[in-house]
Amino acid sequence: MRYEEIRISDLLAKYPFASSYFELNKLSVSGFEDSSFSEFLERIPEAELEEWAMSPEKLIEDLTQYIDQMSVFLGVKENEVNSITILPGFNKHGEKENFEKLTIEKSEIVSIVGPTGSGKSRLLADIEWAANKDTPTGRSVQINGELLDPSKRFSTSNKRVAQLSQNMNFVMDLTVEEFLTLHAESRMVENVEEMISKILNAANELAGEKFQLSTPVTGLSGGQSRALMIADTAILSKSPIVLIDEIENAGIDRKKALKLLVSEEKIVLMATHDPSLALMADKRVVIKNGGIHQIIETDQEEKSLLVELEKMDQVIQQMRNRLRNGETLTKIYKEGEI
Ligand SMILES: Nc1ncnc2c1ncn2[C@@H]1O[C@H](COP(=O)(O)OP(=O)(O)OP(=O)(O)O)[C@@H](O)[C@H]1O
Repeated sequence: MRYEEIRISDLLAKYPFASSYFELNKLSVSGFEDSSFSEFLERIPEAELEEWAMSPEKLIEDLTQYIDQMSVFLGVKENEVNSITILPGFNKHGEKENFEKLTIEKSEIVSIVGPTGSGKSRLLADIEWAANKDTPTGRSVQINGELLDPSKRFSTSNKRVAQLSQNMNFVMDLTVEEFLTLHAESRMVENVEEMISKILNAANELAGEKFQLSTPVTGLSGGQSRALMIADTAILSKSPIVLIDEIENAGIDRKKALKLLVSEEKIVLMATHDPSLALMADKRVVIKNGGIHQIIETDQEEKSLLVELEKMDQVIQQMRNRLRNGETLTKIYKEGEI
């Protein structure tokens, strides 16, 4: 339903802040509560519209934008994304991609694998921009089964996607508490303190070394800052889609990180070279020469390998710790201690 077709009284009941739009534009709608905004505009004499240099079409467009942006800003209307659908484009040789349609639902994890330079990051970028045959791949990406109109694609208020990447450096001179408070306040969170401690706890669950609210964000290690950003994205950010470009070397508990993101009903896509992460996903997309070459569902048999992989990861982790402590590895490994 378009806003201009709803009865003004219903519109104000649902979006009370719309009254400030009417006031700002000196549109006196009182007495017209039973009419729609379109009907109200029809009754304004042409001469009056001309005098104020207003056009009904522009007023309707502005009202729509105002309500949409305010709704997202206030969190009234979540950027509800229940699914994304990728439609094929072309690989680097100009050949059509080898799939018909890939739909990813809420709470699903999809991994993206393929050789270096094959186009994993490109796929993430196509999703970020909701490509519409206008990127090097020619793919289209639908949100909830539909292509987005350009105003929604490029709107900065509409944070559909959160990006987590390998290089996340803070340049701000703030403590963890100040950083989280700023973010929570900008999200109009009611109980800021409770939210902050929830994020800190979750981040400390993910990070190897614990940190405090009083730690300056510039003083966090690479792993700690990624843990903080992941917890913040999962708990506070309203972005329904999370794109991760390789978190393997991030020094955080990646399994817990993924669980946290998925428990908050996000759609998670991650480019990875790591077998454990690839198997944690429900599906994996194999990229070759810039195109989607194959889509594989992770079956139970493959998932059961995770246990083995975890044991191997532990061996490597123990070796890493011993190295850090200045020990040599040969003897211990040969004697089967690890
Ligand atoms: N279908 C395509 N058509 C044309 N160019 C493409 C296509 N897919 C990817 N590319 C281009 O190929 C280059 C390498 O792609 P990308 O950076 O996505 O690789 P990657 O798999 O993420 O690599 P790495 O594992 O090293 O991070 C980029 O410049 C990208 O824009």
